This record gives sequence, C-alpha cells and structure tokens, in this order.
Amino acid sequence: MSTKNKIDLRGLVPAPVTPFTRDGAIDHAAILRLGSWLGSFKGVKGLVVLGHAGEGTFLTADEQASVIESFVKSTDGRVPVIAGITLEGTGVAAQEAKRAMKAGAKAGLLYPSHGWLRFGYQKGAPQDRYKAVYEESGLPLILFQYPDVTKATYNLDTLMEIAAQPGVFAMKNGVRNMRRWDTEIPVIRKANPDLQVLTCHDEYLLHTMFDVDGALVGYGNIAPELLIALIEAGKAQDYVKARALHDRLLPVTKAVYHRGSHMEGTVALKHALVTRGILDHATVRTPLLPLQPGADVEIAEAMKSAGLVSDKPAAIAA
Ligand SMILES: N[C@@H](CC=O)C(=O)O
Repeated sequence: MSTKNKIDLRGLVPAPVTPFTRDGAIDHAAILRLGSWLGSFKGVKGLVVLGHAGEGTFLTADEQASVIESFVKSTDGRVPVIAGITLEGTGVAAQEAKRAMKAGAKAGLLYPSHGWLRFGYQKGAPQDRYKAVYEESGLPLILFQYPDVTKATYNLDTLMEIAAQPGVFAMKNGVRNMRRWDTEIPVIRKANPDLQVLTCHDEYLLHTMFDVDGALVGYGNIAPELLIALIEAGKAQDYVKARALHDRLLPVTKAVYHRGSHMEGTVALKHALVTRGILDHATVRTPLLPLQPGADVEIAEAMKSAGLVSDKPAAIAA
C-alpha cells in the first residue's frame, strides 16, 4: 500500500538538535522544551530527529530510541516524529527503522550507505536499499538526495525510481547544484504529483523556496517563525517578501551556516538555541568540537539583529 499522502510535511520540518547535559548525557528535559516549543508553531509539520543536526550517529541504539520517545512526548504525539535511519548495511538499517517505529517514529529519513560517499555505488543499489528497508520495517520513508559533489548523490533516473516506490512519500533534496535543481525538480514532480518535495539548502534557501512543499532543515530549530513565513512567501511566489525575509535572516545564516563546514552549523544551532532561551549551553559530542572563542557572541548578535532573541519574539514583516 502506498504511503503517499499519509503524512503531511508541507510546511516547516525542523531537524532538532539533540540537547546534552554538561556531562554529555542526553538531556530529556531540554528535549521536551525544544520539542514543545517547535511544535507550538502552526506551520511546523514534523520533527526529523537523529539527523546530522541531531548528532544521531553519535548515539547508542538505546539513546536513539529514548530521543525519539522524548520528542514524541514533547508534543503529546501531535507532531509526527521522523527518525534519521543511517546504518550502512541494508539489513541493519531495516532493524534501525524497526526500532525507530517501536519508539514512536512515524517515518524515516533514509540516508545513503556511508561508504558510497567515497566509493560510489552499484547501479540499482539505492533503489534496493529504499525498497528493502520499507518492506522489512513498514516505516514510510523520505528520499534523501545528497549534494552533487558527493559520490552518494542520485542521478535523475535513480531519483525517479525511488520516488515512485510505494514506501517513499517525500524527498529531502540537498543537491546544491542549481542546474540540476531547476531541471530535475519539475520532472520528478510531474511524474510523482503526490511526492512531497522539501528543500534542505540551509545555507542558501531562497532559490529553492519557489519549487517546494516545505523545508526540512536544521535551521528550523532556531528561526521557525521566519522560515514558516519564507515557505509561505515561496508558495505564494512572492519574491519580494521572500527576499526581505532572506535578507533579515542573512546575518544568522552567515553566523550559523557560512562557517567552515556544515558540521559547525550543528554547534552553532545550539548556541542560537541558548539565545532563544531553549537551551542553557551548547554541549556537543565529538567528533564535533566547540566553536572558536567569541562565536557564541557573534551568533547572539546575529540572532538579535534578526529579531530572534527570546525576550523579543520575532515580528513577521508584512
Ligand atoms: N541540511 C543538510 C544537513 C542535513 O541533514 C543537508 O543538506 O543534508
């Protein structure tokens, strides 16, 4: 049976960070704070936990299940929780999907097998991975398109075959090649009108906003109200409004996502959540490292300039 149209992610789908206590354990009280705050925004349609922003691969299997359970609890199950499914082998990824489902996940974001990043993959292997994980676990899946510069990116034929599978209901597209974006998204949409297309180009969202049903982004942790407005402006094809929101967010985008690498973005998200009063500190797990001294102040200033500090809720410009 097709999973298409079962879960509606047409809006903002933040990928929450996983808060830790100062001594490195999972901070479930902070998860409840973060999840209930994000879930309080009408345009937030789902929470994708245990992704890159959630440091999902740095957690044990038991910790992963407990994070899913706490995020489900944070909105009393009202907002669907989707889990990152990241293990390399198809069989173990299917087991991971089953554990996620048992913990309360309503869907999975299936990552490419990690080794493909370096070596590439055999023709048909990505299609087989999506089919097998869905058939073995029953967990509805989001297709995850990696950047064109990696060997784990999927060409258009591969995307089309995965998108047409009954277990796949949405695509998170992070191709970061605008020639491919502009030519492939219309083709995929035409063949799969029910597939939900979500951008994940955190560091430059504007261009992708006019072609999508929503955004599945770590950025959603820290500026949900402005990103919801940006998605709405994109859907209305209102470039002037979208551009104004983009410009307002630009200092935050630079402070969080234009650092050395996307990995630092995760640490920066935690600092930004401190400025919003949701987290008390920005503890991360290695291999993530703290940002350089002063980065917290830069991030706080950027958040303030965008009107996103906790004592001054952001007003959405008309
Ligand atoms: N936004 C990033 C990181 C998320 O998983 C991406 O493009 O993949």
